[in-house]
Amino acid sequence: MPAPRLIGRDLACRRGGRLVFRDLGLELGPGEALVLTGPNGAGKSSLLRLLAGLTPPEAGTLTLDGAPADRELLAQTVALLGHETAIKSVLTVGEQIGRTGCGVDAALHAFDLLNLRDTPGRLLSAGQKRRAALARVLASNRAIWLLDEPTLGLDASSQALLANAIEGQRARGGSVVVATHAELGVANPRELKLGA
Ligand SMILES: Nc1ncnc2c1ncn2[C@@H]1O[C@H](COP(=O)(O)OP(=O)(O)OP(=O)(O)O)[C@@H](O)[C@H]1O
Repeated sequence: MPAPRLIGRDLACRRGGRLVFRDLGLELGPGEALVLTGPNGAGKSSLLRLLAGLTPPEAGTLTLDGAPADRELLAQTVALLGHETAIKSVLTVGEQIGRTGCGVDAALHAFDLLNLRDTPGRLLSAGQKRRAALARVLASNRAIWLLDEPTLGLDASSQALLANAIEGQRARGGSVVVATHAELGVANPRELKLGA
């Protein structure tokens, strides 16, 4: 699954009437990890939403292997984990992961969730919910992962599972963009500083 090369040029983003960033460029090829850093409000989440096709850029271009990255193409290519995990309270962990893709057992195993497969979302702790949301991203088999503060609520061993999953995605030729204030423990990430 080599990920298409994602290229953004001269991107600008407006939210709530305010220009959050402008003249932003980025490039992400197969197997690469890009870490978005910067202070609160710098626009990391806004950039992830833009890359997911949820917010159109105010200016600039976004392409995937040279093709315009419209909302539809992005929807087929990326998996987004937002601040909110969007774990449903009535569905079991297995059901919510199984809904989005294949490789459910592998995804449950990767985030140490096999023993929680039949547990409904409402009974999960915050960290367990985040692990379930990450397992859903893994099971989606999307070429590009967009992760917003994925380590929130994760203990040390779960953070190690996340690092492994990110490295697995890269080894398969996928790519990953992560907005974080934490150290991820992945090899040779590229860094894009916002608000600098
Ligand atoms: N739904 C929204 N409507 C209007 N403005 C918004 C909305 N969400 C965020 N903003 C504004 O966009 C700017 C960038 O916010 P964003 O969440 O992208 O920053 P961030 O770098 O991810 O911050 P943090 O580190 O706190 O998560 C902020 O000024 C924020 O107030």
